[in-house]
Amino acid sequence: MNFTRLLSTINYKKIPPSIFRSYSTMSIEKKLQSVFSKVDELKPVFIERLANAVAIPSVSGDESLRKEVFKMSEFLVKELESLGAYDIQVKPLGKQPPPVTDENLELPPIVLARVGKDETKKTIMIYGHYDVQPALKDDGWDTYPFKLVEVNDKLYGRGSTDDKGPVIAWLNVLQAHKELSLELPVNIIFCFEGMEESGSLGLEELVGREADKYFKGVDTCCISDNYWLGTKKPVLTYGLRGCNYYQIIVSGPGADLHSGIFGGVIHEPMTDLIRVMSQLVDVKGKILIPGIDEMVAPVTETEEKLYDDIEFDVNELNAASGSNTAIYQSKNDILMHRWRYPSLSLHGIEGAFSGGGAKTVIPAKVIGKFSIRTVPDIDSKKMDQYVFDYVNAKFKELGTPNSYKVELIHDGAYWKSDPFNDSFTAAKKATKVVWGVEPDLTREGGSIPITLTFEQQLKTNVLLLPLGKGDDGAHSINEKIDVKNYIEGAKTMAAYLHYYGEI
Ligand SMILES: NCC(=O)N[C@@H](Cc1c[nH]cn1)C(=O)O
Ligand SMILES: [Zn+2]
Ligand SMILES: [Zn+2]
Repeated sequence: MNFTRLLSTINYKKIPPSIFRSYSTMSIEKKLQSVFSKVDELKPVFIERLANAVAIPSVSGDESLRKEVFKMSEFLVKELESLGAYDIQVKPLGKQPPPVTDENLELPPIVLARVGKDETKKTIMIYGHYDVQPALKDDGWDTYPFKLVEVNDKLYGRGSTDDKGPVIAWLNVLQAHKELSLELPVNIIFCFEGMEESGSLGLEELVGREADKYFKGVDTCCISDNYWLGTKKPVLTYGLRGCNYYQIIVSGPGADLHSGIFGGVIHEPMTDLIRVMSQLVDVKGKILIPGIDEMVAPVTETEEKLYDDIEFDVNELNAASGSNTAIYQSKNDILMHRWRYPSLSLHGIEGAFSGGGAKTVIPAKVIGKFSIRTVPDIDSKKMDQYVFDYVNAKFKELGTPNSYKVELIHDGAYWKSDPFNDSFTAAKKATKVVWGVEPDLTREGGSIPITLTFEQQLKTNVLLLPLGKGDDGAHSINEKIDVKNYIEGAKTMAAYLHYYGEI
């Protein structure tokens, strides 16, 4: 049966109030038992819902796919409506600021929605993103990236773990409660964005505008948009690195040229670019731009001890990267370099020849992309200036007549909080009840640019509650989420809501 039709056949208003009364005397554990059974029963429906979401190639970084990102926002609105959310607002964010190719390109909207309106209950703001990283079958995927495929209890597809799986899992939690006629223990405000993978453009301003309006009364925020550290043990996360993304544009010749005619007789833009890009970071990951390392907060003794209790080793890193290419072998070194030191990665060169075969071209204009993951206490604006000064100095040293420009495409702040508050307590209980173990407390090497803004603007704390495993391959080829993580993850989310509601 078509999923949307299936939902529309359930008339929630017709449920007799006596059902709600019978639940009201039940213990949380009993209620959760019913929720967990319902989640298990609905597994095929939940997988179909994720398949429908993955089928929309909502790649925010590809301007030609912007309409698909909009389509994804419409998909979410329909799902939310059918699951009983109200006050659904689709907030436009205006045009995408430069650098952008189409200067009339509209930013995808923020989708806001509420579930529950009980002043005696706490309110949780749940954030997620509905855009995804680019993906092409030719990148090396085994299957078409925008078709969810189940193989060996794993669901493959772009966005399956980052972040459509978790976003859809929250919707699944709503459906399980609806079908049980079980009231949610908290009020929920959903905030779904479509530009997270491209720097969350426009969201910070919206959060500022809505802090005392739509978001008024939020007690805590929960984000499911990161991963377990390894593959065996669930984690809760209290820190993220920030991310400043830059580009270097180099151009010279009026058009792409024949290397047999012009090779050796003109300054080539790509030679200049590669020369400069190769001086940003060394092969051991050391950032070569002066001033950045000096801003990093020193390691304290208390922090050093935190790593001892965490389950992780170099084999997990090798397994997740599909290689034996680790720079560091010890757990502490690996975790520190992922969580608390900055890193600089080179991502690509727009305009460079990248097809098969042997095209003898000299590209006329190339754009090098790189980013720096930031950590406490790096001052983002100071770091930008260090980057610009360094890149400009390196170009000067080349003495090239080609034109060059270095600029920031987007930035997002790092975030670190205290994992000992009511929200973490509820999530620890939820993890224990679903997975049978206490979660490790981790930081994350990736970034979720809006996290610090939520904390500051809504004057509340944020919990990161990841569903997927460390080997899910987010941003990579063959991204997946294990069926178990998707389903037990929804249970963990539900249990978290119930435990938080009772604190
Ligand atoms: N799941 C979070 C995530 O993947 N975040 C992105 C955010 C980002 C920042 N700049 C571009 N994307 C990440 O790369 O960490
Ligand atoms: Zn994400
Ligand atoms: Zn991502």
